[in-house]
Amino acid sequence: MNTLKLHPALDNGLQPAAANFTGGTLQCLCATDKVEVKIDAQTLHNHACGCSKCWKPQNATFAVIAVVPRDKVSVTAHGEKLAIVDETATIQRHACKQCHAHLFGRIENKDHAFYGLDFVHTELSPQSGWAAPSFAAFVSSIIETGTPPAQMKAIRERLRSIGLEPYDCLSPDLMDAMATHVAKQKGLLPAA
Ligand SMILES: N[C@@H](CCC(=O)N[C@@H](CS)C(=O)NCC(=O)O)C(=O)O
Ligand SMILES: [Zn+2]
Ligand SMILES: [Zn+2]
Repeated sequence: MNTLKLHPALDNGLQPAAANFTGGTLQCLCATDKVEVKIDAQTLHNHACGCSKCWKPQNATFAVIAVVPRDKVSVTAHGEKLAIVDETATIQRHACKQCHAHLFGRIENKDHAFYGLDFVHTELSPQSGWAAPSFAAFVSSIIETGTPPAQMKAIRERLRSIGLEPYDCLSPDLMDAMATHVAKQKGLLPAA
């Protein structure tokens, strides 16, 4: 019996993606006048994130977050309730001012490797069929929000047991993609 609580979408078994899934809506947690965001695509790179900046539901240790092209994301209701959490952050997280859920995170720096992709939490969607998480990022960062270091071994084992390889930054594939982007900008690799 494992009582470690990671996140509701991880603790109760990963839900597989539906074939040919083409998107859905996200809704904030307000009881009324919910902010609604439409996503016209399946997500990519869904993962658990242990960093202190990504939104997580109450009592969760990790966030679960994926990316989607920014042109597939549109605010369809109550956009007046959205505000950017930290204008200086690389990822500008647009959150509901009332319930504090993050509806989407956007990179405005055109030179960033992930420019053009928005970050979304599909647990805020009433639809099922979204892509399942496939790795855990920024795992050591959970210590910064209060997880005792002595629990880290058990947490990494638990992540592996549900099929999520733990990394202390992003996955090797994504770290390589970021570094490749930098090398191209420096002219050390051919562009595109
Ligand atoms: N240890 C830091 C890590 C923060 C961090 O670098 N988060 C990653 C993953 S979301 C990132 O890319 N952040 C960019 C940003 O927050 O704008 C923390 O927990 O706050
Ligand atoms: Zn709200
Ligand atoms: Zn994060």
